[in-house]
Amino acid sequence: MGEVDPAFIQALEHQPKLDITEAEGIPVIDLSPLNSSDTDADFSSLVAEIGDACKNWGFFQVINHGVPLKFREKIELAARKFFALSKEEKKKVSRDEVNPLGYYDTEHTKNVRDWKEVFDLTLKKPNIVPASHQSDDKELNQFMNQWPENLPELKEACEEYAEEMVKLAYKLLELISLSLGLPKTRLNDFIKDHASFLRLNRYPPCPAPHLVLGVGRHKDPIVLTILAQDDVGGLEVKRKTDGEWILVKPTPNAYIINVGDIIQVWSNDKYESVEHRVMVNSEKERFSIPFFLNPTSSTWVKPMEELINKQNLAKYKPYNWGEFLAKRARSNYEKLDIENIQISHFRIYSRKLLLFI
Ligand SMILES: O=C(O)CCC(=O)C(=O)O
Ligand SMILES: [Fe+2]
Repeated sequence: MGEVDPAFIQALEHQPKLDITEAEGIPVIDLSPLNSSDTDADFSSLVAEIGDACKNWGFFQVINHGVPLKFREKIELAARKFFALSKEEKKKVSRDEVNPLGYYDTEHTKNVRDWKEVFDLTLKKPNIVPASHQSDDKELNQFMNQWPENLPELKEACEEYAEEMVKLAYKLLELISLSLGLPKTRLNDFIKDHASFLRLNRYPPCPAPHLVLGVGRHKDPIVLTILAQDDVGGLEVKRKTDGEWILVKPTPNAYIINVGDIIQVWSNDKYESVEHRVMVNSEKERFSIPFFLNPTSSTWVKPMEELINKQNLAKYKPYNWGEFLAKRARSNYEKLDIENIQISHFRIYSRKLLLFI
């Protein structure tokens, strides 16, 4: 074993098993019915498939999704070129305490350092968010994209790719809305002025892959994630049925979709956001590109009224997305002694339940 800084070492119970067997994988859903020019096409079986995948797994892959391969190839190449720049060049576009966008190689998940380097950008310009999570604090911050001077193709590749991600995100959100028994465009209003993020990840080879994680176990706090992974593999999902970590086998040109915490809240826990993490390995670097669909910053996130009734009371108090994000951005920046903000902080525990605690 080579030397690894103790900041990266996971507690024993979270260390990955490198020899995991590939059991039943996450569902693979064919989106080709959406490409049909027949306006009367019946999507009901596709909607049912999406609903089952969201309910039983919280994760699925999509194929025939309509995103032209050339955009993915272009951004993958640009990402490789970016991470191959010298540390000095990359540090010129580093994120800092105020602006969470740009290059970063010291992210902590659950207060353990991740074995990765990232480049983050926002799709919204300008992206104005509350400076703090306190509702009475009216100060605003602007998240600013930073681009490396010597790699002009990175900006173009990211912007073109992001546009494709937004188109796919709308299709997925509409299918999810229908699967919840809501009108097709019911959720679209919340993302009208969405402040989504795109991230480039590089996981370098690691001398001690059995002790560290590329990203520690976590759930994504956003609406949904559309992830492109390369052919190396390493993403693991916690299977709902038995809590086992399942490897998401790379499928060429597929996208991995996961339900984020906001869909969990909107659906009042019908669809749960599922824990996932990333293993690294000693030989190969791995690249991935998640697109995080965020709602509009001013959105109050709460269970959908149509899904709430006396038998199914709201399980969450409303929370403001912009304030949530402001708090998250700060707590992701440094190692803290407490866990960063989570939807569980807004959970309503019924009185009945409290009586028995
Ligand atoms: O790299 C991956 O496969 C997943 C990354 C991830 O979960 C994240 O960035 O939130
Ligand atoms: Fe994630």
